[in-house]
Order: sequence, then C-alpha cells, then structure tokens
Amino acid sequence: MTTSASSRTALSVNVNKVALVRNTRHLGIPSVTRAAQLCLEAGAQGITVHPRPDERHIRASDVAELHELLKQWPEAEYNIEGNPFHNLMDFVRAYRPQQATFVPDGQDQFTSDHGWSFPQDAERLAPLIAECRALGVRVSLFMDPVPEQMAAAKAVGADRVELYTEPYAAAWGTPAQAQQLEAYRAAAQAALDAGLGVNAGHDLSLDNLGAFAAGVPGLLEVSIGHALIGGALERGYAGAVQAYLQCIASAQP
Ligand SMILES: CC(=O)[C@@H](O)[C@H](O)COP(=O)(O)O
Ligand SMILES: NCC(=O)COP(=O)(O)O
Repeated sequence: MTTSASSRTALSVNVNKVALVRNTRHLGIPSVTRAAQLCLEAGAQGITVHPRPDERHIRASDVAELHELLKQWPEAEYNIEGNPFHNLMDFVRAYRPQQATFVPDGQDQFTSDHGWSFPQDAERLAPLIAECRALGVRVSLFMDPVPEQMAAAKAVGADRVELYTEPYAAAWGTPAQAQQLEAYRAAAQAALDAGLGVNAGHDLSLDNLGAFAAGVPGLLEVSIGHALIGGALERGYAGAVQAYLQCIASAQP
C-alpha cells in the first residue's frame, strides 16, 4: 500500500548545531535563519530549536528571528523544546509555536539524556501543559520508551510524546538492535493506545532512521539535528534534507 506523502512521518530539522558553530565567532555566520530557510525550501516540514538557558547554541534572538521566518511558511511547524520550569514557557507565551516539547533537562546538562517520570512529575507539569494548550500550543513530552508511562503522559494532558531515541541509536549495528527497535515499537503502540501522538528524536541518522520509520507505528514527526547538520557540512542543507526525506519515503512506501 502506498503511503501518501501527507501521512508520512514529518521531518523537523533541529538547527541547534548551526547556532553552535555561529557562536564561536562574532560574525553572525553560519546564519541560523538561512539554514532554516534552505531546509524548508528543500522540503522539511518543520524547524526545531532547543534554546537552553546558557545559550550555548540557540539564543533568544534566534527563537524570535525563526518565529518571523516561519510566518512565511504557514504549512511548516515550529517546535520549541526546553524545560518548562526554566525558560521554555517564556518562549511559548511570546511566540505560540505549533508545538512545545517539554524536556526535563538540567540547566548545564551536556545534552538531553532522559524523559519525564510519572507519577513524580505529573502534579507540577499539569498546569503548564494546560497553559500551553489554552494558548493553542500542542504539547509533546520527551519520554523514555516505557509503555507503562504512556497512560500517565496522556492523563497529565499531553497531546504527544517524543520518544528519546539515543538508546536505539546506540544499539544500531549491535546484537541489541532488533530488541531496541521492538522496545520503541511497543512504547509507540502504548502511546497510540493511550490516545497520544508519537514523535521521536535524538541521535537519529541516515543509518538508523529507515528501520525506525518502518517499524514504529504512528510516527508523526522526527526531529533531527546533530547528524543532519553534520551531513549538511558535506552535502549542503538541501542535499541533507532531501536524503532524510527520501529515507522516510523509502521506509514508508
Ligand atoms: C531533546 C533532544 O533530544 C534534542 O532535541 C536536544 O535539542 C539536543 O540538545 P543539544 O543540541 O543541546 O544536544
Ligand atoms: N528532539 C530531538 C532533536 O530535536 C534533535 O536531536 P539530535 O538529532 O540533535 O540528536
């Protein structure tokens, strides 16, 4: 059965690492907004940023400038990630992106490496999720692939979960590869059964994305940055985005 392009998993390009390189000089290049523009022109369905409190890569000014750029791309989605108990809610209130992804990162964490825990996090998350939804912003919760946690994510008001895929990526090419894929398939199915949408991200690449996109049910969106931007250094943004779109299309014929 041929999958229509509209039902295929959407690609949201995370441009954190463009900002990381830009921040190493005071020259304003490479441009984050130019990178986003080129990725959207190449067919990416969205742009993701993770404006961490220390502004190691994405700065508040980038979030504002991308908000302005995306007004020219009404079909594209803006996904702003962050910890809602740090600075994320300021950006949600100011820009009302299509999606806010809540990530339980510490202020100086090296990178994202875990999801929310229920029931511990439910009480403090619920009002912020409700505020986002009242602003018309979809909420996705960054989650480990634990089927038993999905009902609680729904109960706290989330629209979607984003499955944290580093363990899957780390297992790629090892004997644990198939077991990891099955874990994500089961977690995604549990999310669907709970009435949640399913996103995924972290360390996805052209090596491991195809099997994931083919094997994980109901995958609405993948947000990919590190490997895609790394690939863009070799083949350009358009070439990198088109390679990821082709990978998804081949996995979801
Ligand atoms: C939440 C997640 O897995 C990534 O979106 C995150 O943005 C990675 O952050 P760094 O780019 O700072 O590693
Ligand atoms: N939510 C995952 C994301 O936006 C990008 O993660 P990565 O591809 O940079 O690891």
